[in-house]
Amino acid sequence: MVQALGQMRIGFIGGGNMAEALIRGLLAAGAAPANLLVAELLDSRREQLRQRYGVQALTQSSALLEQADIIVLAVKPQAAEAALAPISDLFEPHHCLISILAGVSTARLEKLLGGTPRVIRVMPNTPALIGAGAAGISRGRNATDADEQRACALFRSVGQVQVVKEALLDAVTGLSGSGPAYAYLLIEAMADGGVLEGLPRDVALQLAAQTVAGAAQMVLQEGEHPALLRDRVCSPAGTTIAALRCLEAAGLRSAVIEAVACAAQRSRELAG
Ligand SMILES: NC(=O)C1=CN([C@@H]2O[C@H](COP(=O)(O)OP(=O)(O)OC[C@H]3O[C@@H](n4cnc5c(N)ncnc54)[C@H](O)[C@@H]3O)[C@@H](O)[C@H]2O)C=CC1
Ligand SMILES: O=C(O)[C@@H]1CCC=N1
Repeated sequence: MVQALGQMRIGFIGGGNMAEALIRGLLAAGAAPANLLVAELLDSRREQLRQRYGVQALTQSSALLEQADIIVLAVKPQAAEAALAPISDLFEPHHCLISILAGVSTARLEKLLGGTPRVIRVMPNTPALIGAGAAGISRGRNATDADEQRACALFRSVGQVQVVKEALLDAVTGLSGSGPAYAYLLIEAMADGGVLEGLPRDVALQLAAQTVAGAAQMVLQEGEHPALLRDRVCSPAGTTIAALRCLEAAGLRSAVIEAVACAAQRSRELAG
C-alpha cells in the first residue's frame, strides 16, 4: 500500500523557487511541517522557509538522510554533482532520490550516488504551489513499482501527473515545466491589449488571468478539443475571427511550437 502523504518524511536538497512551490503545495495538501526538511546553502533562505512554513531548515544535506526516506533533489542542474557528493556514502537501500532537475538523467544521478540507488525523475511546475501543478514522472533502473507509486501520489497531491518514458522528460520540461512562463507572458500581453483599449491595468489583468484560467478549465473539464471550443467563440464576421487572423499572421502558433522545442533542446543540453 502506498504511504499516505501525511506519513511521508521528505527531505529537500535545495530550497529555491521550485522547492518552495512544492513545500507550500504539500502543506496545503495535508503534509505536516515537521515531516518536511530542507537543506539549503543560503542562511537567508533557510530562515525564510522556517518562518513561512515551519519546516526544518538545515545546513547539511547529510542530516536529511537520517530523518527522511524520500530525498527531493531541487538544486540547479549544474549543481547536481556538488549536491550529491556529501550524501553518496550515506545513501542506503531504504532511500529514494526524487530529482526534479531539468535534463539530468537517472543514469547520471545513479552514477553520482554510486551503487544501485533508487532514483525517480520528476519534472514538476510551479502551479504545484496552489495544487494545480502538472508533472511528468519517469523511474530509474533500480526504482521499484512502489517508488513510482509513491512519487505519483506525492505529486498528485499537488496537481496532475503523467508517467512517461525518460526520453520524453525533455519534452515535458519544454511544455509544462517551463510552460507557466509562456502563460504568464500571454496573460501580460492580453492585459496590455486591454490597457491599450482603455481598461484600467488592474481590471485588465484580472480579466486576462480569469480568461486564460477559464479557457484552460474548459479544456480540462469538458474534454473537448481546443479547436472546437475556439470555433464556438468565433461568431461569423465577428471580433474573434478578426483577432485570430492577426495572431496567425504574426505566427503565434509557430512561435509557441518553437518555444517548446527550444526549451526541450536546452533541457537536453543541461544533461551535462
Ligand atoms: N523553477 C521552476 O519552475 C522549475 C524548476 N525545476 C528544476 O528545479 C531545480 C531548482 O530550480 P529553482 O528552484 O528554479 O532554482 P533556485 O536557484 O531557485 O533554487 C536552487 C536552490 O538550491 C540551493 N543550493 C544549491 N546547491 C545546494 C547544495 N549543495 N545544498 C543545498 N542547497 C543548495 C541554492 O542556494 C538555491 O536556493 C532546477 O534543477 C530546475 O531545473 C523543475 C521544474 C520547474
Ligand atoms: O527554467 C528552467 O530551467 C526550469 C526547468 C523548468 C522550469 N524551470
